[in-house]
Amino acid sequence: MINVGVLGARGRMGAEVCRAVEGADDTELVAAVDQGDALDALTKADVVVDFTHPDVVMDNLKWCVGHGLHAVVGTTGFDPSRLDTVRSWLTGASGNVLIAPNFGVGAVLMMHFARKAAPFFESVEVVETHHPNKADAPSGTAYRTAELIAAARAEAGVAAPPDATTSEIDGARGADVDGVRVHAVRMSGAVAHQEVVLGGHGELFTLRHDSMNRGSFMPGVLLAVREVAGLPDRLTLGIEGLLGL
Ligand SMILES: NC(=O)C1=CN([C@@H]2O[C@H](COP(=O)(O)OP(=O)(O)OC[C@H]3O[C@@H](n4cnc5c(N)ncnc54)[C@H](O)[C@@H]3O)[C@@H](O)[C@H]2O)C=CC1
Ligand SMILES: O=C(O)C1=N[C@H](C(=O)O)C[C@H](O)C1
Repeated sequence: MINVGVLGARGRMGAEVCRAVEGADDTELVAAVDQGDALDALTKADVVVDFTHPDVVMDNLKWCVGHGLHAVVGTTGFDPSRLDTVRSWLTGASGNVLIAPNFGVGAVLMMHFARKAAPFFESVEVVETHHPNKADAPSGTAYRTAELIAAARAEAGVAAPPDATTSEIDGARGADVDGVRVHAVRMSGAVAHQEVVLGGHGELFTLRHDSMNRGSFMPGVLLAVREVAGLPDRLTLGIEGLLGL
């Protein structure tokens, strides 16, 4: 039995994780912690799952690493500098950390296919749509997708996408993530959706993924909870490796 603690337990994702952990045969919910609660209850856990907020996740993670706990992190906001900080904490630590911007199997496959397709097209842009209660823009998934696309294109020696824009209202062309344009839409009724649009030589190729509800993330979260203790590296990014990609 894997003892699991959840940080952000009263939030949209945290509450769903609590239900998933309670519903699985091989996991037990031993601590459900939210803002203002003492973290001590988490010491009963083998694995702590964090779905909180980009502003607080670093403090939470530092605490988990300091207490030798394995951590599965879904909270977004991890740029290269934050990841370097986490790596520095993990030197000599006894717990493993897995950070994934998206636990949805389809979303992970979308990122994988986007990376594969990126060098074959002149143009590529990312459009994500989320519920209007989301704190961060662009989404962690879109940010990671753009990083992967940019790395694949750089490795293949592909030029920057053509773009003749010389006059622009601020933001009209989206955010620039490593040279890839990322557009964020906030829409009532939406959950989490992303399109990667690639184009060139008279054709457009669109990869689209839709999370219809937060249950869609749970198989990936439970997989990470089961595997995190046995991972070969102290820090793992994404669940791609766990899916054999
Ligand atoms: N990796 C993935 O597959 C997914 C990641 N997310 C990310 O998860 C994060 C949370 O998303 P939601 O659940 O929609 O947000 P939410 O706002 O519904 O829940 C966050 C919860 O964290 C709590 N919280 C805030 N500070 C805390 C602290 N210091 N200690 C403990 N709890 C604290 C809040 O009170 C709230 O209950 C976001 O960064 C979001 O982008 C969301 C969905 C899927
Ligand atoms: O806030 C959300 O809802 C989501 N956050 C993650 C992200 O920022 O990529 C994952 C998913 O898109 C849902």
